[in-house]
Amino acid sequence: MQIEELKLKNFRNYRELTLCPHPGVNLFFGRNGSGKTNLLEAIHYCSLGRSHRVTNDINVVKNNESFALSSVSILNSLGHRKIDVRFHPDEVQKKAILIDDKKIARFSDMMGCLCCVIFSPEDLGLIKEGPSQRRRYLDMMISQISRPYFVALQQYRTGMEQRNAMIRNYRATGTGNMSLLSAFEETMASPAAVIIKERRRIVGMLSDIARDTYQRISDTDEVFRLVYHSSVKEETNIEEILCRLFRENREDDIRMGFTSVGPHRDDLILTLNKNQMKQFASQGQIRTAALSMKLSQMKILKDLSGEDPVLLLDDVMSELDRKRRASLIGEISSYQTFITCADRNDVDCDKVQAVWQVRASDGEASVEQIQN
Ligand SMILES: Nc1ncnc2c1ncn2[C@@H]1O[C@H](COP(=O)(O)OP(=O)(O)OP(=O)(O)O)[C@@H](O)[C@H]1O
Repeated sequence: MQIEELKLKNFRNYRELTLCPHPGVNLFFGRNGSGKTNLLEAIHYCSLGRSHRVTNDINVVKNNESFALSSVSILNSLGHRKIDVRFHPDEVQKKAILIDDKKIARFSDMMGCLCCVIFSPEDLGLIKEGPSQRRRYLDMMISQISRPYFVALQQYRTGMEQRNAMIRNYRATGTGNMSLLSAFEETMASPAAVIIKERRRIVGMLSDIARDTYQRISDTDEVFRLVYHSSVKEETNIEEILCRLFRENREDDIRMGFTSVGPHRDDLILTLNKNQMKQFASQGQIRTAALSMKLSQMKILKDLSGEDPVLLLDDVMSELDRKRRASLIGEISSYQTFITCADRNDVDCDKVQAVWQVRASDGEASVEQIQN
């Protein structure tokens, strides 16, 4: 899969941009705040219909403008496709996603059209922060290859919101309809089982690939492992077990005001040489582990979808030593890649097929291809 053209209108500090990237490695360099990350964000917007760094889309609309548009033309094994994502803050239906100029009805219809993986400085949080970042990582990865998973996530969230509303109401009033609560729990259990089974399967694959990738990038024999830690330990009858857990935890949940068991509380345990990374790992080890997770995600997406995902690397090179940088470039050379950095000398330009300079003047960004 490759992006043949990226077009932006009023997206962040881009008034208008048309860019035809190289199918290999593209390097974008420019001063801090010039608009490099905004480009990667725009690509991500066309992949998952949302920004990788903000939850409120209003931020992507250029200041004092009424809408933002990010559009990509892609080539995959099925041929050419165009994906447009428009955001109009003042319209009733604020976001419109069009595939080949036809508006899609559901977000799930865009999943997998443009598969991309982004690695940005915030991704160190995959190792350092709490479980929600790791669950998000799994959810974004699996949603790109499995529509049933994406749908199960939405159904589970809706069911949980209804259950949470009911238990809060119970807490406030001291009374509630138990058979209705039980019905909500049953509707949550089925998508929850889909989520748990699929996460287990993917993490099993991920752990082996990430261990090897870590060793290649770091040139060490340190053993990096990922294990899915779920509130359901059993391999079978997950649905029934979850219904039982929801029931058994009702009293506690009513007291706390939220649902305390289920896949929304699960985690990925990350270890290096059997030590929990969060407590023991150095900065360099954390960076290498997070990168290995993202590169393994690329491989899994490729193996399961049959398409090469597009790789977006935001500002990673300057933090890696020379050897790790070279290994990283070796790992990514088969993918269409967008790398951003402040100093073009951070990347060995022999390995880069197109070099682009990003400049901003009077708050407006522009991109120019320069001689490699
Ligand atoms: N909605 C918006 N409208 C106009 N300009 C915006 C908007 N959102 C962000 N910007 C501008 O975009 C610039 C930041 O762009 P970006 O995050 O892509 O920088 P960068 O080149 O990646 O920088 P760094 O090297 O520091 O990471 C800032 O100058 C900011 O003011």
